[in-house]
This record gives sequence, C-alpha cells and structure tokens, in this order.
Amino acid sequence: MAFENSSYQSLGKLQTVCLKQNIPFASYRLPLDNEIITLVQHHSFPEKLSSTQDLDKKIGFVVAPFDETAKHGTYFLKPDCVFFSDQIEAVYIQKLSENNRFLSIEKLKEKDIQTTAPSEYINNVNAAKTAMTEGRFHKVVLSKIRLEKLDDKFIAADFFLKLCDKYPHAFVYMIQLPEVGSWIGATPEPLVVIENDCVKTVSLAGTQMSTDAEIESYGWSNKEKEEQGIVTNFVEQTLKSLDIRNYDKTGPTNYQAANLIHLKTAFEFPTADLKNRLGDFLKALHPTPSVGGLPKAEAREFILANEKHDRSYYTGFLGPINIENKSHVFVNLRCLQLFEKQFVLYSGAGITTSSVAEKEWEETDNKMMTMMNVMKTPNP
Ligand SMILES: C=C(O[C@H]1C=CC=C(C(=O)O)[C@@H]1O)C(=O)O
Repeated sequence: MAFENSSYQSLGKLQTVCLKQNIPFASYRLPLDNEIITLVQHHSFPEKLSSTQDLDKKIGFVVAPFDETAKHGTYFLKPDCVFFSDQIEAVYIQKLSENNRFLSIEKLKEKDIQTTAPSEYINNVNAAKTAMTEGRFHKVVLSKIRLEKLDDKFIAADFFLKLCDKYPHAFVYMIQLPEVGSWIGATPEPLVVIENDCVKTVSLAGTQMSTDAEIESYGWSNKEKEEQGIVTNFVEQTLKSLDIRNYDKTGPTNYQAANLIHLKTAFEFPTADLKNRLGDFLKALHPTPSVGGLPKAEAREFILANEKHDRSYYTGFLGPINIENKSHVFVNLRCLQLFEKQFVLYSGAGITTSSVAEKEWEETDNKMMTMMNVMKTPNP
C-alpha cells in the first residue's frame, strides 16, 4: 500500500493538532501491515509505571527509557480514543484543537543536547576495548547523537507517512507524551510480540550496508558473528530463567532493515508458557546486549560513565499492548526526537575486542541514514 500518496488527511490533521496542543498520542504501523492505528489520551495524563508487572492486563501503549531514572520513567498511554487508518471525524479533531489541558506542561527543550564529536566516540570505543581486554565485560553497545535543524517545510505527519511507505518491514511510529517528548522512528527490532497463541522475540546484531545483492549472499566476519551470538545466548538464558524451554529457534539469517542488513535469530514459543508474565519477560530482556552489553550491569555502568549524552528513550522499548488482542513491543532504534525547530538522531554499534573504532563510527552514520534518507526526500 502506498501510504504517502493516499489520502491520510484526517490522520495528518489529528497528529498535527496533538503535537501542537501537547496532547498524548501514539500512531503506529506494524511491520508488513496496511493499517495505521492512533491512540489518543485526551482526558488525563499517561500513567507513570512503578513496574512493568501486570502489563498483560492493560490496554494501551507502553514507552520505557534505556535506563530508568528520576528524569526518565516508564509511561503507559491509556487511550480515550482509538482510530484505525483515516477514520477520524472532523468534529473530534476540532474538539482536540480546543483542548488546552496539556498546554501548561512545558515542552521538552534541546538546550543541553550536543552532537557527539568523532574523537569522543572513538575514544569511548578504545576505552571499551581496553576494559574488555581487562575482562570487565564482553560486549558493549556505544551510541552517539546528532542535532540537526528541521527544514522550514517539515511536517511531522508527512514524514511519518513517508516512513510507512519506504520501510514496510519496520515498526513505524510517532508518539508524544508529556515527560517523554515527541519521537518518530522506523525500528527493525521486536523485543516481545504476542499474537494469538505465539510469543516472538529476536536477537539482532551485526550490520552492513545493503547493496543490490540477494539477501542470502551477504557474508559475515567472526566479529559480527560473535557480536550477534552474544545476544542469542543472552535471549536463550533469559528464556531458561523464566522456565520457558519449549521454544523454536531459527537462524541466524540475514535480515534487511531499510538501508542495512543485520543478522537475526528468531525465537517463538506458545503464549501459554509466558503465563501472563509479559512485564517480567520485558524486565529480564531489557536492555538486551543488542543495545546494552554483556554482562548487563557492567556494560550499563560503562555506558553511563562514558557516553556524554543522555540516551533518554533511544534503546528503550515501546509499543501497543493488547490492542486488538495483540502486543507488539519494539526496541526504540532508527529514531529521532523532535523539538520545535531541531531534531536529534540517535544510533549505536556493538563493540567487542575486535572492533575498529573508525568503522564503528561509520556504522553509526549508516544507521542514522534510515531517518536522514527520508528527511531529505522532498515533499510531493
Ligand atoms: C544500536 C543499534 O542497533 C542495534 C541493532 C542491530 C544491529 C546493531 C549492531 O550491529 O551494532 C545494534 O546492536 C542502533 O541502530 O542504534
């Protein structure tokens, strides 16, 4: 389906009004799906969750940061209205434009955000390699950020449709919550998906630029295989820790994500085996070594001590819970945070002792292209 050229006019108006009035909402398009679903919470503020327990019983949209702190909590948007595709009444949009309930909340500002310098990133990679040689941890994912000016003609709703069009395999979303801010992304990495009788998760790592070659033909270095193997082992350990033993494992196989190819191993098991422990499963998985590192605690400590920027909700997780009886929680990657006149891109790369710092920097640039390639496409 061509989203960009179709008449998603009401949706565009709804998203634009929500952004302007600071009204909590989440729009998303699931991978390989034709439907855009929008949840709006116009009556009250999203709930700050003290834990992800009991998530199975909720209906709405969860948003969690990379690292939970006083500044960044896990929030749950409980919709007052749910819209499918473009079926949104003009009178509802008009009412929202008069809804001033959220205007007193100050919008997040980009004042302390600074683009990561190449030297800073490269120093961090080399420091991580030294720490790994000393045996402090086995893998860490190091990230960077880039602050860019928004084009005067930028319209978030149009950008969202372009992403839906260009990246059919991704989970494409746009959200705004008072304490979280406004984010748009097209992420390739499901964290936990529950559909019908089946729970799915993946281990995703290893990155190269895609070319015109057949997907099966991409080969991988030992460094990349090791990097992805660490995530796979971690997922298997996590499943075992929850006494989930009856799972199917497929891969690793090559997986296309926008301009990139990754290595992916897919896991599936019966929903009955999860026994309403979605929250426990998310807690045990997050952050996986696809975005944090291994061991979890040591890698986290290194990230927090060495990355100058705040990852905020990048490498956190987000997605719909129990909407149409399905839950789709994704890792927040290939995303940007939207401010009034600027935006911030976030990306990272998995570091092992075999990493070459300059190559990892290049890889993080390539990951930012997922968003930038669409930013640069002119409006029709
Ligand atoms: C951390 C990111 O990607 C992760 C997911 C796939 C491949 C990755 C890698 O090859 O390093 C990363 O682990 C990102 O996109 O910012």
